Amino acid sequence: MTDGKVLEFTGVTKTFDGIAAVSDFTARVDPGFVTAFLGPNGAGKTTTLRILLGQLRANAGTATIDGRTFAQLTSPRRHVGWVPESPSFRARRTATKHLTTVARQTGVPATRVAEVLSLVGLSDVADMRISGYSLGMTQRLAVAEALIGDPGVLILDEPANGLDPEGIRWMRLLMRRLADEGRTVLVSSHLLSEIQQVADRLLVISNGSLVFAGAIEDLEDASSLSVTVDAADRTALSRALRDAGYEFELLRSGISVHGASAAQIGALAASAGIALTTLQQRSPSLEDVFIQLVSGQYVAPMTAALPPASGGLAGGGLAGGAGAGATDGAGAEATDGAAAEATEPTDGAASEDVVIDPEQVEGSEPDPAEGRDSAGDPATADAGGMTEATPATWGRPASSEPTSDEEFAREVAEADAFLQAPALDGDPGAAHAWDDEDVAPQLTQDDAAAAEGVSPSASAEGAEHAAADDDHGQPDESAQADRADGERDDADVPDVLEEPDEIVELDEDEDEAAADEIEGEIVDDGGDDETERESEVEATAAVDGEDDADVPDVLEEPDEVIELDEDEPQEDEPTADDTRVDLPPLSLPGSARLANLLAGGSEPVAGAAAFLGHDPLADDAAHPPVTAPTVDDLATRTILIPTFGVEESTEDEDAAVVEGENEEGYSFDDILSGGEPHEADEHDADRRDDEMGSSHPV
Ligand SMILES: Nc1ncnc2c1ncn2[C@@H]1O[C@H](COP(=O)(O)OP(=O)(O)OP(=O)(O)O)[C@@H](O)[C@H]1O
Repeated sequence: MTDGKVLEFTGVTKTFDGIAAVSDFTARVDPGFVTAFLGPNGAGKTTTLRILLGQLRANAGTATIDGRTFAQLTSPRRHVGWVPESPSFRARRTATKHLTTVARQTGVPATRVAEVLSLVGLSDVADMRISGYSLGMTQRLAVAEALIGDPGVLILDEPANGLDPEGIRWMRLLMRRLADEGRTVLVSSHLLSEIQQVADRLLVISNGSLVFAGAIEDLEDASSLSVTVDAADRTALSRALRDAGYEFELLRSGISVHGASAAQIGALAASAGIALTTLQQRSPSLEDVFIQLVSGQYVAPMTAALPPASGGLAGGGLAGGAGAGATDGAGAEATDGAAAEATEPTDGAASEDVVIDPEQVEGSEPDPAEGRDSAGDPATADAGGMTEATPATWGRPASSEPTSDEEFAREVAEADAFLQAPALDGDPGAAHAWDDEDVAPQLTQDDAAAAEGVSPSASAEGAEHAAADDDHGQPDESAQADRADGERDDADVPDVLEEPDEIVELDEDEDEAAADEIEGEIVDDGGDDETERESEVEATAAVDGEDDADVPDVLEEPDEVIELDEDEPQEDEPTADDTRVDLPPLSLPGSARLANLLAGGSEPVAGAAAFLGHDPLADDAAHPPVTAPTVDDLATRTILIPTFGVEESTEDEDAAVVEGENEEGYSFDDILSGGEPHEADEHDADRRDDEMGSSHPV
């Protein structure tokens, strides 16, 4: 069993420009559980996690892992794995190559690479370029990277973003498995429904403050529960309810009892010898309660401390210390967070055919405080809800028993489907203008690198290369800033492009293998600037190599806009009917989310790729689809967002139009804020004209 670590947040406060993103956040996360860190967009989840990971400096308070701050950890990757909200990688690398680099930096044997690839189900595509990965595969690779040091703590920031249902299920299974192994699993999400099947415990944050900490079943508002109950002997039942102090109403369909659980009422009827004909629990969904909670309509009692789950590890559970309704967890006694099982409806007892006597119940003033006991806690589903602990894989089971032939065939088919889809990545959360003052000292990153056997960067620039190269999972602030500014992401467009003088000339015929060979030589000889030089060589290979699908030549002249000859289809250009275009991964803010929205969740990557590769306003005959748009290309042209797939969206009225430039961030708001691509209407054309001005799509 892997040793998990306790995470503790004590009075963590963080302000940006005087505005509190996190306020006096106090909580504890224990090993052996999946703890969901829930809150609406902008609630402060990522900020809190980044403070824990040493990427941001808190204004006040501490966040520790096993009692130490991130900066104090030796070999941090061996303690903490981190899956960022929108992972990105170097497009030309293979997963094997990427993970081998990470393994070396982490100081784990290269054999660990195959292990984690198998664990996340990427073994079969390990030697494929990451540019060909789907969003789901990219997420899996991020998980593989996070797990390479076999850490006791895994932190995932909105891991379900952009995943299809199968991917979400896989992620849930993986989290369950890791927690069951004794690790500490903290997963952030803005949707309770996404993680309620797997989360054992919840930390709910709203407007930077903790508003709930406890077991998921404790989120239910007991006072809003009601039960519909009926018996052939209604009079006897009414009397029993009244005597027990319940509030109830006589309805045509039965008796509605407020503030009670089915278990309580069932037990009451059984003890009174009343045969029930109906016993039905009615309660708001957890999602309803969650929404009320974060909107301040409901203040949930916090569980001061929770006992270990059955079979779990010792630990005090969650301690909520901030926010309305918070209780101080220090020294609190453990309470039983597990709810009793619901009592089945009682039946079989003899009953008389008695007419109900409303007089008998009217005017009674039952005391709802009476007659309750712990046996009546609401029934709850199995919090884990998982019968499998092995993540689904592509093509081959990750571990343990092989799947059946049928399952295997299905997985292979899914893998094929995924493999046909080009990769996209984006960082919707990177729209923040990161403030350098907020960033934890670079020393932290260098210390960490040094502790892992990587030489600290000799210069700030070197540090940037090193961190961005080594660690998309734990990016340094400068890498974030690059994305926030809409500049080329290191994962997609190597930084060396900013320093053209340093480009190593490669023969145009040099292929990736040659580039790797050179890279290997440099890495093998690597000194302090190893990572930086590795970047440069890769960058050069990417620019000068023949395969421009990943890094187009236009990057040598970043300000230049690609002029495509519309009458002359480009080499490898897809046909008008071809909605799958081999695109490089993009690091446009919002692209990942956009991908998901465009495809309605069914085939996100392909849908977005189709969109990005095809101008839906173009007359197909005269304007064949545009091939492989680049970051620069997209940065200077209007983006057209079809509402219902590319092929149907060739008319003006079928397209919603959004325009933007990388430097300013893409203005996808009218699509993203609505949560769904909207039906184009007559206003779209007007809006498009407004937004486009005189510019027109390529
Ligand atoms: N570097 C920054 N500069 C300015 N404001 C910031 C910065 N980082 C975060 N914020 C602000 O702090 C608040 C919390 O942001 P944060 O990203 O932590 O929320 P979140 O809960 O992770 O949201 P989401 O679910 O959308 O990822 C937001 O209002 C955000 O705009």
